[in-house]
Amino acid sequence: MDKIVVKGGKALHGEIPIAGAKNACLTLMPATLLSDEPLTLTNAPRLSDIRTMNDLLCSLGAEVTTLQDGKVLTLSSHDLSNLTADYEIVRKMRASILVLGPLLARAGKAKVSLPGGCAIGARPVDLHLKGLEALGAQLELKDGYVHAEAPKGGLVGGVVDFPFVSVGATENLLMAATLAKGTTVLKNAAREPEIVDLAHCLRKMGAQIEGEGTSTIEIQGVNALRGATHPVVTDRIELGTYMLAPAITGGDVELLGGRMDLVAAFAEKLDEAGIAVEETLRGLKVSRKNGRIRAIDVETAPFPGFPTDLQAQMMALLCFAEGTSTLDERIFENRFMHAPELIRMGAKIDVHGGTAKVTGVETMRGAPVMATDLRASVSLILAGLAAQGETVVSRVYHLDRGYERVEEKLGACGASIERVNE
Ligand SMILES: CC(=O)N[C@H]1[C@@H](OP(=O)(O)OP(=O)(O)OC[C@H]2O[C@@H](n3ccc(=O)[nH]c3=O)[C@H](O)[C@@H]2O)O[C@H](CO)[C@@H](O)[C@@H]1O
Ligand SMILES: C=C(OP(=O)(O)O)C(=O)O
Repeated sequence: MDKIVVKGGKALHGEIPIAGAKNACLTLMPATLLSDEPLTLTNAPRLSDIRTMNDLLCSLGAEVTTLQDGKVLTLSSHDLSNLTADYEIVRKMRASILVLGPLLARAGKAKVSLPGGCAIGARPVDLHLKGLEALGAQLELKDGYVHAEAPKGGLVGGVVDFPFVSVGATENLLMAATLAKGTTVLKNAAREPEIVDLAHCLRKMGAQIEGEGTSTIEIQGVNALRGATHPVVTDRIELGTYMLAPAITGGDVELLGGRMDLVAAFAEKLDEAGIAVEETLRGLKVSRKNGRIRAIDVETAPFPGFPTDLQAQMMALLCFAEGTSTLDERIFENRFMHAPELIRMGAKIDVHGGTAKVTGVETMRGAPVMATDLRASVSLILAGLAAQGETVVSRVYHLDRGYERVEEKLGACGASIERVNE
């Protein structure tokens, strides 16, 4: 199994190109199921999650062609030969549930395995299901699968008022509503850039959508969607992660393709912590202001708030801050598994429920540590870059779900980092 070995203590200088967003690509890919014409996605990230979605779509009868080493995907769902998303694929990735809305909208029927919980929380899909019921779907949970059927004549528009913000449920409903008869209104919808990107792509395919990026989205159903070509939006989580690299090691790094509007709340917190973020012609440039990192308080929230997907990485930075920081995790109930691993490296962290208190230390020491989920893994790499000595991160298959060529990108800026196979 692969491990990542980091030798810490080097300030990073250079540039890092930011890839297309995993979480946008994972919702754009199932949008192919809505049309019998091809959908081409450019700027796709090269990640194991994308390959899993590829396998899932192919299992339903779609054809996926990859060009430019996986950066361009052409997806064609002319014939849907199978309407069952099998447990063996769905269990690998929760985003698999995103095929449910499109299958139901286009084929009128679907059977999708329930994704189940995962390391960061229970993550039920009740909002997805209730929303689809509001569009007329009949649902039954049997043998671990959602058996779904649209009414005769297809889904019908309706009002879906989400009790709290869900990115995935908003995406599933947005896709389903494009082919439903009449108007659908999604209230308390998620406002994440990935939702906006999905709406832009669906509009190119002929969908009628208004309000994406706000908490009310209105969709006027159409009879059919056509093919389109769409570039995947920049990955704001990969961006934020690499913004933390020079912040934690010192030095300065330019993040190519980075956009301030994608990471505004995060950049604001970096500023408070003593990290400078500057907009350049090619992206964002990050460097440490004078002196030590300052302690700050962070609370995760749906966009435009501070992203939960950057909480673990921010914790790695705050391990080195002067004073005590508080991190409140408000989205997932169990997203501090990186804390015990950081403690192995010398961090001072107390976790109580959804709150972590991090008291900064001047130095940490490398150690063997274990990745428990995607963002936890990269937080350990960040800590390793600033720690003295060697950090060996195992179970890096979590990392490969969301970061392409991490060793190459950080290595190009002077980090001592390599992947070893033992
Ligand atoms: C592939 C993808 O895009 N993943 C992202 C997406 O996940 P995902 O779409 O799964 O996250 P949600 O926004 O749906 O989850 C938010 C909260 O709502 C709960 N919930 C959600 C749906 C539901 O039917 N019932 C329910 O209780 C979840 O357990 C969680 O506590 O948004 C999360 C929140 O920004 C990110 O961390 C993930 O990286
Ligand atoms: C939690 C994440 O992904 P997923 O929703 O696919 O598990 C993430 O990207 O940090």
